[in-house]
Amino acid sequence: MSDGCGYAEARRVAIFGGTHGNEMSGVALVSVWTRDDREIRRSRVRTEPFLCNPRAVEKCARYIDTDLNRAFTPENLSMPGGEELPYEVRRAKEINQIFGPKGSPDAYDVIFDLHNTTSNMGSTLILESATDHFNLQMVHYIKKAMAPESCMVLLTEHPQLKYSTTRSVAKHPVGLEVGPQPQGVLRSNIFESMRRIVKHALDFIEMFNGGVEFPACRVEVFRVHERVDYPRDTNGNISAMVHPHLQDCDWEPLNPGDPMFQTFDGSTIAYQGAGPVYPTFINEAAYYEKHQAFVTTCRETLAVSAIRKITK
Ligand SMILES: CC(=O)N[C@@H](CC(=O)O)C(=O)O
Ligand SMILES: [Zn+2]
Repeated sequence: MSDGCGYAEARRVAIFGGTHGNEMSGVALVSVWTRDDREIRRSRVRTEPFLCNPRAVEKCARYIDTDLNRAFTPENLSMPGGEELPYEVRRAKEINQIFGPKGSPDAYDVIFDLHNTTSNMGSTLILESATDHFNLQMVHYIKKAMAPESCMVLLTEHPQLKYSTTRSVAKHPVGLEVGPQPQGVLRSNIFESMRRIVKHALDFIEMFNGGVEFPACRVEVFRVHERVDYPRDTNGNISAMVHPHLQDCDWEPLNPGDPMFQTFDGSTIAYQGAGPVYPTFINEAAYYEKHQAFVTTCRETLAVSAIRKITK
């Protein structure tokens, strides 16, 4: 194709829920679709719902031994052995066998991995590559279909901060992060937003497989810039909270001098960066253990190539 990119049909798609066992929308949707998959069926693509971490779901915990969504490293996936490994490492190897192998031609085409956040992020699509024009066209389609409801795009491509996700076994990995929703809780509005995004995503794949060409476009993304930890005392304990002016303000610009943290005695710690950044995952419950109060991002507009399916 001279003026764009050709991609193979996306014939095998999986929808992952319960990568984190206490993020209930994905757990509930996968269980609904496992009982009756008519809603996610399309004529030109096979879509399978899959529960990634059943033991964590049973306990309603993020994980049993270690975070599954960090476990898909080349070291873990190539490691021999069994019973003595942490549960999630064993599970990662199984998932890689079923849906991968990661990086191989046999891997699934698309994996949607359903997550919830305690942060006020709204609906967010998470992409791992700025050069995957199939995924960029898909998120462009979803954003338009979701309007006027917003759907943000977080790009996690970063030399140090990228992590080895469950969905990364697919050729086209897509994370869905919808919040705010407390851990272990189902909220109908969050559940329904997630369900709508999956519907639009599958409609896009069906159209693509049917031969629809998607013209060049532009898409606004927020690229991960820096992790910011809570202020800590000499014992390593947190000594301040997210400032009320920042709390719930995911995706809004944070300018130099803006309040960022509030100490327990009431004083303000301001942001000292060079220019505006866009914080997200603000005060995410699961990130206290990761020493992350929020992540800053930079807003970018990506030029997306036209795409159409390769016909052999
Ligand atoms: C709150 C949460 O679990 N967020 C996900 C984000 C992602 O899937 O990229 C994670 O840290 O694994
Ligand atoms: Zn999660």
